This record gives sequence, structure tokens and C-alpha cells, in this order.
Amino acid sequence: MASGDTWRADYLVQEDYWMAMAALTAKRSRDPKTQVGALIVNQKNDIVAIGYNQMPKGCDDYVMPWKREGKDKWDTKYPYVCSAAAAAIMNTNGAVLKGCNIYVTLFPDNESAKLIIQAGITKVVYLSDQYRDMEMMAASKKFLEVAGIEFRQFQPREPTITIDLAVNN
Ligand SMILES: O=c1ccn([C@H]2C[C@H](O)[C@@H](COP(=O)(O)O)O2)c(=O)[nH]1
Repeated sequence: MASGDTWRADYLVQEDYWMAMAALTAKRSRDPKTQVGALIVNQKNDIVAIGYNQMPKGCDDYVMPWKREGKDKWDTKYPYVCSAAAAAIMNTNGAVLKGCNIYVTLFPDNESAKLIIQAGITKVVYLSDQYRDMEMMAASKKFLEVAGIEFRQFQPREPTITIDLAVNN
């Protein structure tokens, strides 16, 4: 076989591709501070859902608050925004999530972790753990463990791959 007739050795491996897709999806978010992307794959390695942190459908981004601080918590984004994991879980077009894996650019908070568990997702691969010191993240790790869900930080198999973390701009 002549050189050049064989397959490309430096193709993007599957997991690097999925996390890169999650990072790209995060760029759809209108959150001015932290953009998060999530991608769900089934046991056959098909992508079945994607999502990013967003206001609920139909809730105008220009009306909803995107602030981190306000006169009270209801004046901030936190009670309203759907996490990337929540958006992906609700965006399956009917796919069954039991036994799926989720690739997410930010370690899921406790609300996202609840949904991940309830959806039957069995593995979480995350890019950033920037809020690891917050209590809700400790809670999240605790009940992911209790529920028997594997979670680990993403390690690119291709050391030269650079994924724009797309968080904390
Ligand atoms: O598991 C998570 C946790 C948070 N998010 C979203 C919710 C918000 O839009 C941002 C966090 O905003 P900060 O200003 O960094 O507090 O991220 C998520 O999608 N998934």
C-alpha cells in the first residue's frame, strides 16, 4: 500500500471529540459569566442529546436576569437558569437515557446531579471542577457516589488537543 493510502493516525479520538463538542455547545449559552455545555452518548456511542445553560424555553433572555448578585436571589439568574445537564436531559427527542454517559464542561451541581441520577445516566465525565470548594458540589459528589454513578475528570487522550474551557470568561 502506498503511503497516504492508509488511515489518518492523528484523527480526533471519540472522547476528545465529545468533550470538544460539549465545549462548542457551551458557546451557545447567553450566560455572561459561565457557559456550560453537555453532551449525552448512549452505549452504542451515538450522541443522543446536547444542551447548554439557558433560560427555560420561551423565557426571553432580555427579560430574565443574568446577574450573579441582586437585591435578593430572585433578582439573579440562579432560580431560573436551566443547567446544561438539565437542558440536555430534556432535549433527547425521545432517546432513552438509561445507561448513557454525559460529557459536561463543568462538574454538575447538586440539582444537575439529581437529574442525571433520575435519568439513569451511569457515567459523568467533566472538564472543569472550578466550584469544587462549594458545598453543593460536595453534596453532588456524595450522592453521585451513593447512586453508584462513575464520575471522573476528562483527560484528553491526545495530549496536544486544546479545548477552550469556555467557562469563567
Ligand atoms: O452543574 C451546573 C452548574 C451550573 N450551571 C450553569 C448555571 C449558570 O448559568 C452557570 C454558573 O454561573 P456562575 O456565574 O459561574 O455561578 O452555570 C450548569 O450549567 N451546570
